[in-house]
Amino acid sequence: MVVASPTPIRSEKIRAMELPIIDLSAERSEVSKLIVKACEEYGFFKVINHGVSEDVIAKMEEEGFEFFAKPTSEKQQAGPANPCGYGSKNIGFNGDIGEVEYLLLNTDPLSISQRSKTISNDPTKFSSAVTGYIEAVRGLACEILDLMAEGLWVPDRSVFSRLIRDVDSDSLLRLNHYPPLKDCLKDRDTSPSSMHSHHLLHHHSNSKINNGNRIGFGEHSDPQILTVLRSNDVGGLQISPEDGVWVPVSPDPTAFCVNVGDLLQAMTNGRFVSVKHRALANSYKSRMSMAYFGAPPLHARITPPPELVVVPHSCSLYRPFTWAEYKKTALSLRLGDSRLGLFRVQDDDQIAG
Ligand SMILES: C=C1C[C@]23C[C@@]1(O)CC[C@H]2[C@@]12CC[C@H](O)[C@@](C)(C(=O)O1)[C@H]2[C@@H]3C(=O)O
Ligand SMILES: O=C(O)CCC(=O)C(=O)O
Ligand SMILES: [Fe+2]
Repeated sequence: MVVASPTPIRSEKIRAMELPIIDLSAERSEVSKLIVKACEEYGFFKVINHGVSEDVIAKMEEEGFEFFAKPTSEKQQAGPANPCGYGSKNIGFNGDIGEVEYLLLNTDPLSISQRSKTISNDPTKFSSAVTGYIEAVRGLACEILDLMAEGLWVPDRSVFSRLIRDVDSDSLLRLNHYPPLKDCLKDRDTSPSSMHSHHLLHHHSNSKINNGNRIGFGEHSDPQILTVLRSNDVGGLQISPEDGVWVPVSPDPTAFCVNVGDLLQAMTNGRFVSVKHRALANSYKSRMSMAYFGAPPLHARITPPPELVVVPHSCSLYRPFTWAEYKKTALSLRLGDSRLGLFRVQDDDQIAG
């Protein structure tokens, strides 16, 4: 049997490298410096000793696996994802597909309790696991954003965290389930006229199985401020520090993987980088990731604090915009499209003042 190997897709390079691992229980000023360095160099880092309780994580993970184990017809009752709800294979509205099924939820408690009725047979238990998890990861995200402001010497230490603490914050929680290959083959047409499984494994050459790699969630950057992601012990996440180069991120269920979103790149005037990443599906094992996307209220105006408009960029690199405007642009584009560039001030405009 041919199995998914880490063979790079043609013209891609796989580079071995470990992401910075930051111990949040270390000395505060040291931690803030390490976070700033990681955000400038990679846009990604892992945090350990993060203070989110194992019990809160375990409850959320259990609810996620319980939901994804349901028969398709039951899961579809929580769909379609428009953009929130249950989705399978289709990502967004513009034709992106991947070997993934997911639940996308707004983080406000009222919307969670309403949604949970279509998601779980015990909606109260589901709601309580989700709200408990969101509260804990939002707290972690705020702490990290405060450490970033400190490390950047921005006097208003809550300048970033305030946006996701706001009651009107447009933050999301996404549970992604990447089924193993055998489950995907089971779901396909098994009639005699259809292809046999072994034939499929050898010769499938569309975007889903490419040199042994099945793309679960295609290349993209996250549009929001900050993403806090946790997965089970099955790998798949890869980051792309430069075009055509992919760095696999080793799974660690006790850590959170944190990444800079497009808005934080804009609010740090390009000092922090929102880096493209993707997730591959594993051949044998189910991968489940849980991503918290910290976002501001829709009307929030995105501009860098004045302390960050300094050399080498003494003008704002991006024109001011609202999250509503940016989100609308993101939703109108394909997953892999670069959107922040559309908001960049032209060099001539900067010279003109
Ligand atoms: C194809 C798309 C899916 C996405 C909205 C978009 O038009 C482009 C950005 C995508 C993304 C990536 C990160 C998050 O998973 C997400 C929820 C987000 O905010 O932006 C998804 C969007 C989605 O799945 O609706
Ligand atoms: O599943 C993963 O590890 C990555 C998911 C992701 O990038 C996303 O949901 O935006
Ligand atoms: Fe992402």
